[in-house]
Amino acid sequence: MLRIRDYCTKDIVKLRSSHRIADVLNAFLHSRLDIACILDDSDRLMGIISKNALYRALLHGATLDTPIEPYIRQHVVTADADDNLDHVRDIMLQNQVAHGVILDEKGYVLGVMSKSDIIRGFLHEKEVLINWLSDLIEHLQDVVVSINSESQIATFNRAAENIFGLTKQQVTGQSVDDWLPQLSDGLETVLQQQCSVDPRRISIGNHTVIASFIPLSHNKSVNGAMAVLQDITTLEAVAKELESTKNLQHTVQHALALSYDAIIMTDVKGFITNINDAFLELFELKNEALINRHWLEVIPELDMEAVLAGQTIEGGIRTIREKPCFVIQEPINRNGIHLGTITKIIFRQLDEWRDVFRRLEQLESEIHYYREELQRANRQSSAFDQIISQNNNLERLKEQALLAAKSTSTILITGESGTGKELFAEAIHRESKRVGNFIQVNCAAIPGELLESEFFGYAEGAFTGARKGGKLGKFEIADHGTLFLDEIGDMPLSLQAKLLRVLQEQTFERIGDVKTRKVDVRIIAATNKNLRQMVKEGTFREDLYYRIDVVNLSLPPLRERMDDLSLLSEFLVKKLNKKLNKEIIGITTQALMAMQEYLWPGNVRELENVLERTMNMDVKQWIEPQHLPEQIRQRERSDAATLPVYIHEREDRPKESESHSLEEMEKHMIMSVLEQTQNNRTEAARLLGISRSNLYQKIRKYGIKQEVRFHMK
Ligand SMILES: Nc1ncnc2c1ncn2[C@@H]1O[C@H](COP(=O)(O)OP(=O)(O)OP(=O)(O)O)[C@@H](O)[C@H]1O
Repeated sequence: MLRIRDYCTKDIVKLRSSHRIADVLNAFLHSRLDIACILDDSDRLMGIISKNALYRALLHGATLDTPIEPYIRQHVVTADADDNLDHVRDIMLQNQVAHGVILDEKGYVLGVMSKSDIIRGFLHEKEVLINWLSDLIEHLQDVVVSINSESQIATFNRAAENIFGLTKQQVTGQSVDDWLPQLSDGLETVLQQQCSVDPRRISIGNHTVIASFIPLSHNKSVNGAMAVLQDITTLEAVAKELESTKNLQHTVQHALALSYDAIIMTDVKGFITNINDAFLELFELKNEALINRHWLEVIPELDMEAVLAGQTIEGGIRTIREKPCFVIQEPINRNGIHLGTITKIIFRQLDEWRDVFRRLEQLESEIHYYREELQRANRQSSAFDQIISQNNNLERLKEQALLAAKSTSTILITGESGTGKELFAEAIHRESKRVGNFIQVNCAAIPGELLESEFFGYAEGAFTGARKGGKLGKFEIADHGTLFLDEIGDMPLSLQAKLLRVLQEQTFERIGDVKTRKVDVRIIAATNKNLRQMVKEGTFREDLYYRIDVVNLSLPPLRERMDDLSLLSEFLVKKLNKKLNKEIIGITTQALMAMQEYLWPGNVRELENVLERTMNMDVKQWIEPQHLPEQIRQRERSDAATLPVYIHEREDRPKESESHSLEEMEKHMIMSVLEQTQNNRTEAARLLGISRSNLYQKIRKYGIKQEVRFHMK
């Protein structure tokens, strides 16, 4: 703003009312001013006296000595030093005076403002404005070009120099047609039509501009034209980029919508940027303005701290809304800058994928099976392949059994309960290629009074209640086949004699029948008792013993062939997987170590039962120590000092005291299982991994019955 203080004349004449005309004239002589300010005693403005007033006084008879007081004009136009030029000009015009006195902020005279001061002020103001304008035009981002009425270039700012590649000096005063043909049409149209024309899009080199053409007028007549060009090259590029970003965003949205998997994207601070329908479905959310909300607020259960910190989290199975989900979380980076996160949750096809993998595993195991079958066929497989072993002793027994199978000799298989006696007997029968059946009789399980009829059958009407048409005995059923006499040590002496006769003569009579029948039966007997000892004690016929002990296969207990444990376990887990419809991969080393330390009194049957029980528990893929029964886990926990019995047991034949402690242990175990099963012996035998008859024997042997009853009171 132009203030009056900057333009007023400060070198003024100041006098007192006591001065004479001569003093004033004298002062006027030394100043170019036409008025003098008269101040009072306190230097405040009292009035003014003008040259004209003095002339008039002298003409009317005043002399040079006349005091000036009567000629002082007291009504003076004043203005404040900070008033602007326009204001002071208006006051002077209103009051029709040629001068105004300018007072400072305290009311003292600062100067005098004459008409010429005002003109000077306005001229200066005009000059300032023109400079501002040209600076503005010069530094505008937009291109400004103007021509005069002769179409010569008058204005050409810096932006114009840049875009046209010309300098101001080159083009000023030159014809616009010659130098700037791109603008000449627009500018000349304005000159002709004396008004603006519609903005138009023009290309200048690599640039695209929007050009506005406006008339420049003076005194209401157009005497020039101006073009203002706005460079939109970058804007166009940005618009294009924006368009492609929009398309990309649209494509992303489309892809997300098509995805079967739940997807959520966030920015670097965890605010949601994208979310698909599958995600909403999984989290049971409604799509109500989730975008731009923070994940913690919307889905706190989906932990995103780690991925927001830049970590990739892959393949975690989590349960989300009670559904098992496979979660992959990845940070989104560009040129090393972390932009946000993307989380993908596979939840819909998980079961299908699992089925595919399961099927794959099944196929693999089938291939494995057929490969083994093929190998077995190539190796001239035998029924003994079902007897799993890598133990030298057992392998030798298998070879002996295979040889024995080819003959008709009677075979005696001895070994503890669960060592595989029946398995051997069956394999021998199959390898013997005998055309008849494999018939098994458990001598311990049949009540004494029924034994004879079971073996030899009876004729019709043989006794009261006898079946019509009689009954076939096991010998007849096993004709041309094999009769497996399990637990032969439990056969009463009376029957032993009859059996001996059949073995010797291959003939017998049904009970109540006179007809002698001939049969061709191969006998395999098995026992876990010491028959030789029984012979000594007179509880087993010596002649029968020698008759059946032609080929003797003595099966070692499992604890004496622990090298078979892992192979057997692997085989049994596979077998049980099929039976129980499970997919357990195997047994961990720790669990196997614990199992290695256990005595396995029930041998392979116990091992099979333990595994079956374990696999029925909440085992996922691997059998681990904690899944094993307490008695086996105890072994895992115990240190070497607590295991001498077992270690000695494995290395040597048990000494008297050790076998005693083994028996104690066995007794204790049977008692605790009976208690656990509330005296249910079938279940107890199953848990112990021994046959029922074996359990009965042991109960008798240890006199457990009473103790358990007593204990249970
Ligand atoms: N070497 C082995 N390979 C595979 N399975 C075996 C082996 N030994 C035993 N088994 C399995 O262990 C279980 C018990 O075997 P088996 O019935 O032949 O024993 P056992 O000696 O006849 O027993 P018991 O005297 O109590 O009648 C069966 O399921 C059998 O298939």
